[in-house]
Amino acid sequence: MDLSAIVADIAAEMAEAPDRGKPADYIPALAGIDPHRFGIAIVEADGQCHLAGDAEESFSIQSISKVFALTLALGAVGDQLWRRVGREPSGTAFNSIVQLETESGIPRNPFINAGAIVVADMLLGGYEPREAIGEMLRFVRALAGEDDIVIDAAVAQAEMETGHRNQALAHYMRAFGNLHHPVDRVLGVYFHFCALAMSCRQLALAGRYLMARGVNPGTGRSVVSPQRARRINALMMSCGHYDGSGEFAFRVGLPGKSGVGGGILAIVPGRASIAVWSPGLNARGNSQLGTLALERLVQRTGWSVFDPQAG
Ligand SMILES: NC(=O)CC[C@H](N)C(=O)O
Repeated sequence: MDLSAIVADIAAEMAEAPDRGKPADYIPALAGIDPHRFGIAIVEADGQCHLAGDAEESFSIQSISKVFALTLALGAVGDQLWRRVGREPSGTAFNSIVQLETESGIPRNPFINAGAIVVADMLLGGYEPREAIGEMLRFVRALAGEDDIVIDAAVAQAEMETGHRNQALAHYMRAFGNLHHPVDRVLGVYFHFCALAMSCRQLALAGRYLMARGVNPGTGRSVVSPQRARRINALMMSCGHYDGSGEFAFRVGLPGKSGVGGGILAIVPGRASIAVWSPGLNARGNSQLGTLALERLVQRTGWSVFDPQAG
């Protein structure tokens, strides 16, 4: 299988795609991004890397950071985390507030905004926001093995000024006692995580531990136990695309996590870590062409967690 030719073909097909979705405009700093951008990066278990399109261009990873935040928080507080955040798909939009009322301020899962805000509260622990943010940056740099990954302060600032729904979610959960720190401090941490800027290549590198039973192949060190890596993948499959998670599992059949910046991280356990990026979103806030590209990739490779022998 010539993966380099496959990614090149997919990038060429995506360049011609007529329906590119619409970039998120509720975060002003993201609204102006050119919908013609498309990048794809695959890092295989043996370290081979295949890039096409705008794979080296940095974009705002947004909710994909929720995977890295969950990983860090599980390391910090362990399975107690699940007392404050659930593990069920929400079936609602990423920024929905409706379930919080009947479910006593416990978010359905760590990959919707409410859940990730609780995770940010846990990572804040007894630290200053800048320390928690610095820890995340160091973590992601170590996962990718690249020191030039940064947080886009302008994107974080824009969300601090306009993120009224996230403020509402945070205050609502604080009223239930499920946020332990002041809302502005927690959201400062959450928005800076979302504002991590990475290329497809860097993101695919950062995701390697999820294809490699919790070990970062770049360093040979364990990031999480094999069981935790499996569970994070399970949550990505069931919850990583919000109310589009079922559709993503049906079309792509891999654990995946999307962000409103138009990126998707997808994992083929034992085989590959994949990142795609195209800023136009579908109605559920997931990358329109990113999803299509992954669908074409799995058709050509046979990759699926539901048929590990194929491909
Ligand atoms: N789906 C997303 O990527 C959402 C993240 C975004 N920063 C928000 O809080 O609204």
